[in-house]
Amino acid sequence: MAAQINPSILSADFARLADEAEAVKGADWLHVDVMDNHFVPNLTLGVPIVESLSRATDTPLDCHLMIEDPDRWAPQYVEAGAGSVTFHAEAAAAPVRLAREIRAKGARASMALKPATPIEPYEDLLPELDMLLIMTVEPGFGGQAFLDIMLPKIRRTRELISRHGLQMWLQVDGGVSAETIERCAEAGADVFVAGSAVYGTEDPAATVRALRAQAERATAGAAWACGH
Ligand SMILES: O=C(CO)[C@H](O)[C@H](O)COP(=O)(O)O
Repeated sequence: MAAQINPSILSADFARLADEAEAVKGADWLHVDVMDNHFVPNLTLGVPIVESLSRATDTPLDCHLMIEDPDRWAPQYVEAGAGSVTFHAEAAAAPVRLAREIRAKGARASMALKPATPIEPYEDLLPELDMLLIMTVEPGFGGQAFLDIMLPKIRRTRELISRHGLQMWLQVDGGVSAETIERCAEAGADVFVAGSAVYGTEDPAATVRALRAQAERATAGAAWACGH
């Protein structure tokens, strides 16, 4: 499978979301950061805006819920049109039940880990998921510096995915840019969220293409990527 680039609308102009979606045409998914000012110290948007955005763009929505009580809210994001819904391991009361509910409603189910949360306790849950998101910054804000110390966790997660023979995607989010994407790709990530590195450029769609090419060059020949 080719590398996927998901621009984060956290770095977009919220008053012009439909135009900002159009500005990254060709991106694999649009990454929508939902923050509730409880799970993270920031507040962004909710179900009604996701519903409107899903009608305004053909690019599928990858909703990252940085909220408390995702067990209650995540299914509503599927109904609002999200094609992929990510809940946090630290916030979900019943992650297996929640992942099954997201899938049953027709979306891809994904779980995120904050930087201090290890992957190992969740190994047995991996078959329930379509994607695992490893945060490479503390969640809450765009434009932060990439945490290099997350690279071993990305590597260990890729090894677990391979060992279990799973087809699931491995996403990284936070500080992903032309300077850091190759390290993430070499470690085993195949889905890359980029906010400021995409929307902070003159031609966001061209930046998406350049980042994708860079990630694909970095993983060409990697054993896990072959036949992926
Ligand atoms: O989840 C997030 C923050 O919690 C954002 O998606 C992420 O930070 C993207 O922004 P940038 O690429 O500028 O770091």
